Amino acid sequence: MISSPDNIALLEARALCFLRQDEPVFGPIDFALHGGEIALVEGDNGSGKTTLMRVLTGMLRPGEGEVLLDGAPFSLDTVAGAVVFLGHHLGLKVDMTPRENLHLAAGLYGRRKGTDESAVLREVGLAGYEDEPVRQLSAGQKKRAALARLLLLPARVWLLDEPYANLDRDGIALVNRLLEQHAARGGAALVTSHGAVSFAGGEPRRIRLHA
Ligand SMILES: Nc1ncnc2c1ncn2[C@@H]1O[C@H](COP(=O)(O)OP(=O)(O)OP(=O)(O)O)[C@@H](O)[C@H]1O
Repeated sequence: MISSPDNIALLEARALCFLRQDEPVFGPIDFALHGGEIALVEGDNGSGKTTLMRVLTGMLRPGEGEVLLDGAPFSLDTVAGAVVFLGHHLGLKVDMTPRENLHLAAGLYGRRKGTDESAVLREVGLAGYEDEPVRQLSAGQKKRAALARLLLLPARVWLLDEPYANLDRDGIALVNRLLEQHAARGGAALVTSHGAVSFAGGEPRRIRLHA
């Protein structure tokens, strides 16, 4: 179990705001996400959910405010191993297999103790597809291959942008199960979704963005 002193959030936003041509896309917003917490980012189309995720991964620079990771100011160096992002673009190399994609990611960011590529691919339901080129997988199978990365890498913070898209009923249950396991291990996750989300652990926290 990964632990952090109780009072220090794994991920914290203070008066965070993103501006495009001097107009706020979202914010200012404040939140603190501690180990064991899952929060849902809610808002209408265009309210800035994906933009918030991109700011939190360092792909976009905040207009105002700050982001803290484990209590320290966020930088591209600290975010690399500590945060894993699953976005609309799944970040898979389509000419490589799921196993090769995972191997590449683990080479960059390390592996969670006690697991390996075969085990996580089995866990996401891709047994038998480990060595097929990603371009030959269905949309849902590609999504599962991207979810396997969450299980393999040791990152404590998961940022999941519409993780349920393209998944069947089993896949949706899989995402919820992975989130519950991650929270039980002391990880934290921020999730955007337009669909209904349910966790055995009860109602997730909600962070609302307004268009
Ligand atoms: N690359 C871009 N250039 C200019 N404007 C952009 C760009 N990307 C997004 N926007 C605008 O920023 C605003 C927020 O977009 P964003 O994708 O963050 O919303 P969202 O809440 O994730 O929406 P959805 O629910 O439709 O996925 C929208 O008004 C959008 O038009």
